[in-house]
Amino acid sequence: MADELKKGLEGVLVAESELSFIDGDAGKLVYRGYSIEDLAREASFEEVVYLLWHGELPTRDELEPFAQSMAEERVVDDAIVELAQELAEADEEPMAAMRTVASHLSAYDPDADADPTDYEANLRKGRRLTAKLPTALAAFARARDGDDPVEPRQDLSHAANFLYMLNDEEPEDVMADTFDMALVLHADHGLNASTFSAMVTASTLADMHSAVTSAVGTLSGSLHGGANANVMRMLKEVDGSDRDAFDWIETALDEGRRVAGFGHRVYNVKDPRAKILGERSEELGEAAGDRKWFEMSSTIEEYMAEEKGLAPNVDFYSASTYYQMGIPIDIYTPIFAISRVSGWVAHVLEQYEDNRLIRPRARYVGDEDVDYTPLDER
Ligand SMILES: CC(=O)SCCNC(=O)CCNC(=O)[C@H](O)C(C)(C)COP(=O)(O)OP(=O)(O)OC[C@H]1O[C@@H](n2cnc3c(N)ncnc32)[C@H](O)[C@@H]1OP(=O)(O)O
Ligand SMILES: O=C([O-])CC(=O)C(=O)O
Repeated sequence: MADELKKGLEGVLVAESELSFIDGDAGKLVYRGYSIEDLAREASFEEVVYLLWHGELPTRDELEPFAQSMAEERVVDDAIVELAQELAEADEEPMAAMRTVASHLSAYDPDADADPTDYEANLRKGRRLTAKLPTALAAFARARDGDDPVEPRQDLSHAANFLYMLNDEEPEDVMADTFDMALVLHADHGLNASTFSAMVTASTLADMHSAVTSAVGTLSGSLHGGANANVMRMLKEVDGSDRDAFDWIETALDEGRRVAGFGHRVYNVKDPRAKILGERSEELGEAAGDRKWFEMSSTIEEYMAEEKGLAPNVDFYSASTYYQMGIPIDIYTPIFAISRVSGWVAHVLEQYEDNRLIRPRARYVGDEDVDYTPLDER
């Protein structure tokens, strides 16, 4: 048993968590017992962050000061805005820029010198990271277009304020609601790779900023959060080709392509988040009088189910949702990060509360008993 190899740690239990539960056969996701459908429909991102960090949904008296304390932390030091602008000027990849910013935020965090396991200090650090990363992301995205940063506003929700900072325009309610829902849907998901990465880092008693920086790097890959931007690039490729979606996907699979937005390590059926986002993507298309992206996505979904037995994951329908909101494709994954940071923080808090160094091992398959040859004789 001890020598059984579990490549990719599939199915391996490594921790106990009260944060989220996934039933991969039933297509069910809950945060602290609440179904994702109820939370997506009813709760704001701020309520969900409170739920993840404090264990219960807030009362109105608890939510108001919590949301206000997050809003107050939206402002970033000038040096962070300058860093975002510098990275934009250097044509840095958006997720690489986010990783650098996440790390650099510790230089301006008043709790940076606290003991890494200090619970209250970690809640404050988590709140600052969650509040400030969107500000830096918006400044970065705007700087690439030569636009000045937009100061955050405290009178807007977390979701509405991000869209306001991105576009220098207050979003319509439907856009703010859609974005809020997307943030809720992406907030946590068990021990996904980026969360696990944050936990591994925290398990060495490294600090919150180190854990979140590790997580941002891990989320960036195309097998994880990076897939959402690739989905939209694929849909644009289909749209720009002379083939319809059916022909296109047939050829792509014949060529052995891995189709972004499909398959999942835990779900064997459609990801419940994809169901919710698919509906929203369709509604946005209908409202704009253009069902093209939704219809293309549905055709690909049907083909993948029939031919490969694979269902869409969260990244598949977030792509066309964000596209129809006018969001630049290459910040889809950073947007995932500005939501998931809340889950990373929650898991890091859990990790510190019951810490043990995470250190698996590899089966050694290298050479043995090799005679050492001095350098000059090799
Ligand atoms: C938020 C998230 O992170 S959700 C996931 C986002 N990632 C993506 O959408 C990228 C595309 N999907 C994938 O690459 C995979 O499904 C993963 C990485 C998500 C899951 O990977 P794993 O659990 O390790 O499954 P694995 O990669 O072993 O795939 C199993 C089989 O399904 C096939 N498969 C899995 N996903 C896909 C896909 N998207 N397109 C084509 N074939 C696929 C594999 O080729 C493999 O087939 P084989 O056994 O004949 O070789
Ligand atoms: O759980 C996973 O492996 C990937 C995922 O869907 C997420 O992180 O939201």
